Formats: sequence, C-alpha cells, structure tokens
Amino acid sequence: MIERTVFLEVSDLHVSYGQIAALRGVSLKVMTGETVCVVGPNGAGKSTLMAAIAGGVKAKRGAVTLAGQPILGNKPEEIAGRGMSLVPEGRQIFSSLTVAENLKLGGMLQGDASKARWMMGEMMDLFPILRERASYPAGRLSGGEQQMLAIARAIMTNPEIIMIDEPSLGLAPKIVDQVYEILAEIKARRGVTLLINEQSSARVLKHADRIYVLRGGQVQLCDDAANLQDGVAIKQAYFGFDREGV
Ligand SMILES: Nc1ncnc2c1ncn2[C@@H]1O[C@H](COP(=O)(O)OP(=O)(O)OP(=O)(O)O)[C@@H](O)[C@H]1O
Repeated sequence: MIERTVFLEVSDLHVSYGQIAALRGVSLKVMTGETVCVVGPNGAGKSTLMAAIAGGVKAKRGAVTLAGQPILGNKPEEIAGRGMSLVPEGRQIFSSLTVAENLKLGGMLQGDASKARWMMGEMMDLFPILRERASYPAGRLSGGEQQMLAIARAIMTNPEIIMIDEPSLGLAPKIVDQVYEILAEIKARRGVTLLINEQSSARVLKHADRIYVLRGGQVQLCDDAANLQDGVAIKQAYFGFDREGV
C-alpha cells in the first residue's frame, strides 16, 4: 500500500466578509496525489475556502499548511511559488491575449524558459484544441475551451497542487466529461494533487477520491468517495436533514 503524506492541511479556518461569516471553523486535509472534491450549494463557502488557501482573502482565524509549511497570511505570489495554482471561478483568462500568450504568461511564473517552452508543447498535445486555436484571442473561445485554457495555464506554472473552483460551471455535460478526462490524464502524467469545488454531488462521486460537503461555512461530511456512492449521506449533508429523501 502506498504511504501518503498530508500535502495541504486547513485547520479551523474562519473567514468573514464584514458581518457575513463565510467560513466557520473549516478543517480539511488533502494527501499527496489525491483528488479531493468540496461539494456544496451556492453560498456554502467553497470559493472563499480556495481564495483563503491561495492568499486572496484574509482569514480571521485558523491555519493552513502546504507540505508542512504554514502559508496562511502569505501573499498569493508566495503561495503560488510554493507549488500551488488556483483556477478561479469564471476562469479569469486574459481575453484580449491569444491562447499562446495566455499559456506563456503561466510559463513565466515558473521562471525556467526552456522548461516553459517544453511544457507549452506538452499542453498543446494534451489539449489539441488549444494548438488549433493558439493564435486566437482567448475571449473568442467557447466556455469549455476557456476552461481548458485556464487549466493548461495553471499547469504551466508547474504546480504540485491545483485548486479548481467549479470547473463545470456553465458547461454542457459532455464538455464537463472532457474536462475531467483531461484532469485524470494530467494526474496520470504529472502526479499532481487536485482540490476541486463542485456543486454537483453526482459529478464528485464519479471523480473524487475523497469528498467534503460544505454548507453554511462548515464541513458537514467528509468521507472516501467509495463510502458515499449510494448518494444518501451526501444529499443529507448537502441539503440538511430537513430535506432527507430529496
Ligand atoms: N466579496 C464578498 N463580500 C461579501 N460577501 C461575500 C463575498 N464573497 C462571498 N460572500 C458571501 O460569503 C458566503 C460564501 O460565499 P462563497 O462564494 O465562498 O460560496 P460558494 O460555495 O463558492 O458559492 P457559489 O457556488 O455560489 O460560488 C456567501 O454568503 C456569500 O454571499
């Protein structure tokens, strides 16, 4: 059996926006090489959790460690420099730059020009549509192509862990399947660790090793995906016990 170490650890994290408590004592672990999905309804705190881990939002209390090193309170670029890459909700690609320019920007962050060129080739192999559209302005890509570009750009930074905030958002189910197939391929090739936010519990049951259900800024459930496949516990945690059987 492979001995896995904790790669990302969040402990008792509290984040508020003024009077709104978005995270109320969230704790979570991601082991090296795992795919962990955080699922929860709108407003559960999923985006806030990723933003706080990546240094984009200030926490009130708690701790976050990456490979055993504390990172909470560090600047986003310092955290990125330690091997963390965030694909935010809405993708945030540079729409007036070309596909190739967007990828190059990701490559610049890792600071090794020849490695970046090699990885650009690898990304074009992995995402043939990006090779085809290399000279298009990114804003002209479809939603699915933009999601693939955002993921490819994240990989160009040579991360050890990629956090992806709702990769399915606004995409047709067939395209979502393609995105997840590519994520599986990236894991197989690069051994990268994944933390993914999703709204759909069916989707996370299919793709995650482990699942956290977040609702109301608190973890309602955490278990191996294999133990949750009948969907009952996950639904109860997602909706609350008052909607048991939904
Ligand atoms: N910039 C902000 N200012 C004020 N409140 C915010 C801000 N961002 C998020 N919130 C609030 O914090 C809570 C958690 O929001 P968050 O976006 O993290 O949830 P989410 O699970 O990602 O939801 P969604 O799936 O809709 O993105 C919600 O009540 C939301 O309204």
